Amino acid sequence: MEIEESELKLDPGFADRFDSEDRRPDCQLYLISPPAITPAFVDTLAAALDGGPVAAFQLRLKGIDDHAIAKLAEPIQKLCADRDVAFIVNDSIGLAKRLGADGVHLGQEDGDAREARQILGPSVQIGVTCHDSRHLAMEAGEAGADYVAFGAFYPTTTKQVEHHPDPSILSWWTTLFELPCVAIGGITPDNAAPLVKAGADFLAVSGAVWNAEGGPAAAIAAFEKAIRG
Ligand SMILES: Cc1ncc(COP(=O)(O)OP(=O)(O)O)c(N)n1
Ligand SMILES: Cc1nc(C(=O)O)sc1CCOP(=O)(O)O
Ligand SMILES: [Mg+2]
Repeated sequence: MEIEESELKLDPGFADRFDSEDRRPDCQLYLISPPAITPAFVDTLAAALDGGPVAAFQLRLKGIDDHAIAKLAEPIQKLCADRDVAFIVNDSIGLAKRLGADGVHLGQEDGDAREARQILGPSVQIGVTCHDSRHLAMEAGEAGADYVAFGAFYPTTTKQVEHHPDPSILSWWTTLFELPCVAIGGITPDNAAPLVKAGADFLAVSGAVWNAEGGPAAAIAAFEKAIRG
């Protein structure tokens, strides 16, 4: 079913981000884990978070089962709570429920946002991958997502990607909807500016932080500088 832009009345979502004057908040950093980690990663993350503000952390581990992810997650989730960073689980509604995560990120093949809402309740943040599709984003909004994610904006070695939106999809979205949008894919401190300018509410980044020559904390500090202009 086609959705008309004018039909949508979306909740602001992603937890009270709009102030009393309805001003759109500044762009924030949404950190994504490396695809594989060891138990020592919690210390790496702690040091990284010292580099600057991070709004959310997504545990995105590939190639291991939910039980193994749950074991690795425990200290990381505690660290995130201590640092006031939203802890988001990738891919699995069931794991997000089991861990009591702050949110879940769902790709187009990972489950349905409506079902996630029923299972996880009203206060858990639900994000949905929308690639380069305005239609998918409006569908996700209608289904009750708390944010929509567009990408991949730049070449990335973290994941094989097929879709390459133009930054204008971010300005289109933010002009029409309050629901926050996330930009993802190959984002670095050096190429972030057009996405921030186009209105991204969050920059989701992985490789540019974990593989940074100067280390993760310096990379996060550099993102903060890029975001603030
Ligand atoms: C914030 C954010 N945006 C997009 C994705 C990608 O999700 P998906 O398409 O399900 O791909 P995988 O991450 O599961 O490989 C994401 N994880 N986070
Ligand atoms: C997990 C993911 N999803 C993408 C999408 O386009 O939906 S791009 C991507 C990889 C993000 O990592 P990096 O910052 O290292 O490119
Ligand atoms: Mg997924």
